[in-house]
Amino acid sequence: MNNSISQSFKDHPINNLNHIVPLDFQTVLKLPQSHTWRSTRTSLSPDYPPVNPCTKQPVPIIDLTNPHVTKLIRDACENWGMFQVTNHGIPLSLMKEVEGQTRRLFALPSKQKLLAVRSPDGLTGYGLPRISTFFVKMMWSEGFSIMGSPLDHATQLWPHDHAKFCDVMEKYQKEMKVVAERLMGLMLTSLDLEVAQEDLKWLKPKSPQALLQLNSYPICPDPDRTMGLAPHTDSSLLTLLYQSNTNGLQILKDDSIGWVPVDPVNGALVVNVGDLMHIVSNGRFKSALHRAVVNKTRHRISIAYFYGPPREVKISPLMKLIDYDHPPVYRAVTWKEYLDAKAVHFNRALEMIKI
Ligand SMILES: O=C(O)CCC(=O)C(=O)O
Ligand SMILES: [Fe+2]
Repeated sequence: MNNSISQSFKDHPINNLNHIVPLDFQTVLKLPQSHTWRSTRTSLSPDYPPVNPCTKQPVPIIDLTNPHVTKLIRDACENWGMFQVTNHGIPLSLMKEVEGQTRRLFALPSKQKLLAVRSPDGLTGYGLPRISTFFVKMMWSEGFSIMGSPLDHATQLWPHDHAKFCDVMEKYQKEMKVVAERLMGLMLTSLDLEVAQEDLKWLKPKSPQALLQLNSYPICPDPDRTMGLAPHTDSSLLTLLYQSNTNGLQILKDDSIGWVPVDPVNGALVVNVGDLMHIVSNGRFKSALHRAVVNKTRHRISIAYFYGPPREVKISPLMKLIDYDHPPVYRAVTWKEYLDAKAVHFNRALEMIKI
């Protein structure tokens, strides 16, 4: 059996092109019904609980050179499932270059972007967020997914002028891998684990699987009534998100607190605990529900790097966390098997693999 994550996309093709092909946002002057998530601001909406802009508790910001970094990370993973990191070693100039190339891509005319559209059973290329199939309404966003070299799709976008785009995207993925591995180590250490040899196999694997997702949230004529990216958890071990300098990301803290904005910090990366890390930690670390909203004046870009295990590795709660009082909560799954569950059950996928 082919255990690569792209196989999961082959096994669950998207049959409705409306769930792949984005709107031509540049020509739309009024929010169409297809993208209207709420009829009025006050009506019952899928937007419960409400945004809490004045929460006293922002998502933790952690300086990776802080001597107490391990404890800070543990607290953030247990209480939030999300934090921002500074001093992560990625030059701001590289982040700006990735942002620049991403803007260049999404500024192309819709007709040209569609030359690189994702195939119904494909994982990479241009298109709507894959979770679109789970919602009646369409999201106000478009994306471009990359695994390794983006050459094939980039050539379709720019037959003669794709070298810079490809170089920057490949360089960024290499740098992200280093940060992701470092954070994996810190997260496991923070669980009080002496990381054992058998864990190292997938802690620093030669061939991890990873996906780079460029997200674009165009300027919207009626941002309060639509959704950029609907609430979801990430299916990765962890995700590193660069959200440039425009607000839009929100995390659901607890039902009593509601949606909390994650304000951009210049040069910082947002770290999300993914569903697989939640499994590894036997439920101790949260995988946070988050979403992105849009705005009227600024075209927002974000760049997400989803880091996961090699294809053959089964992810399961770490043995050291299991004892009589703490039985394993989840059964072992490969990333592909988990994505299969997600493709069918979406936000209930974790429940489906509960023991
Ligand atoms: O754009 C954002 O801030 C969030 C993106 C995200 O959650 C994702 O790509 O999974
Ligand atoms: Fe996400």
